Amino acid sequence: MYMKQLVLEDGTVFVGKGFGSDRESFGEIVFNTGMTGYQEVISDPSYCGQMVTFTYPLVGNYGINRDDFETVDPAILGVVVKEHCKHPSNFRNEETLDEFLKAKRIPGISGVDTRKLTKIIRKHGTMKAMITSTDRPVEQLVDFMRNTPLATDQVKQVSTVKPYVVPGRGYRIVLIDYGMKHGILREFTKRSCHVTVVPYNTSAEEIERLRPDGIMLSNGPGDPKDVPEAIQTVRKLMGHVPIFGICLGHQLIALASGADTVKMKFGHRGGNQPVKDLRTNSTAITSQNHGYAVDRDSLESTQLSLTQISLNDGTVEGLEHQSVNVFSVQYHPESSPGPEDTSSLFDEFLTRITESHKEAKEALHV
Ligand SMILES: NC(=O)CC[C@H](N)C(=O)O
Repeated sequence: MYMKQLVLEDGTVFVGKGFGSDRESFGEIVFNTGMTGYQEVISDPSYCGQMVTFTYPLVGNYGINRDDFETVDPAILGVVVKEHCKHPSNFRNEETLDEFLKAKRIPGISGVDTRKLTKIIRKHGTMKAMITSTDRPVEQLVDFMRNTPLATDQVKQVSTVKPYVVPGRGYRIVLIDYGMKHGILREFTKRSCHVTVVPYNTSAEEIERLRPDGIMLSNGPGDPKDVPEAIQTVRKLMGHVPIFGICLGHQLIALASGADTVKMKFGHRGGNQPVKDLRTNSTAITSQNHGYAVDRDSLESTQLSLTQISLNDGTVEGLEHQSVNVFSVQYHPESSPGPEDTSSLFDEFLTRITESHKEAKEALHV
């Protein structure tokens, strides 16, 4: 065991014990409020460019298993915990969190007062941070952080480079991969869909040549405004076949429709986020991971209707287009990790496809 430090941009220092990789790391620090699901969080590509602190104090107690990955190669920059478990106990356990983080070159730091750290992030907003060995002078690190901008090319870093197919006998779905969680793919294969996963920068023409029944816009890391080419493509695709957007995909639909997005102070991350559906007056507990949100006021001048809101802060959680078959949610209906209250949204998407086929047929007979 060796000492490490977590240094925040404002000069706050937490000294802790090193685990995982001994690599130095620089990125944005965010907190996740889930009580379980650290494996899915660590492997969620939307954390590209970020390090995560868990508000739940014990992490690693059920180890790492082969089933719960959201991507093969995690892009997270660091893991900050109060206590990490060295001797996991679970029938699915295959390796310890420490072994996994070492293998994937992800630095970890334990022994941190994560309650204090979270309070600082809540008060000041998400910040730049570094995980490093203790022998580097803090002033030098703070100086480096102040003068170094955060990355803006995360979608490019995590999107697939080439298209690939996951075959099925049902509807043909084109899934645009901005940093897709495998959970989304699992929801479509469960429903027998034929899924073609394409890179984030695939043109609208290429996507239409695949003759999809529906188009899925995935989650992904970073600021949605960092991928202007994706916004253009979504705009071109709207109005043809049904489109469903999740998280970054939802934000891209908003921008393509003329709404705006804003950076939140500290975001929503965790499997315990309440969302109210304004159409049914019902509440779902959702899984979330986002630091940007669609600006509620900007919806007025668009054709988007607000369908769902966060019960924590009233921010936009769901949208529906008034004239074309497009809908989206800011949260994760694929859960992974978190509650499965909203997985029926994938069924709603397939129902929309069935209905759009019926309408097209009827139009032919008129
Ligand atoms: N999980 C996501 O798709 C996150 C979307 C976006 N990167 C945000 O932080 O708001």
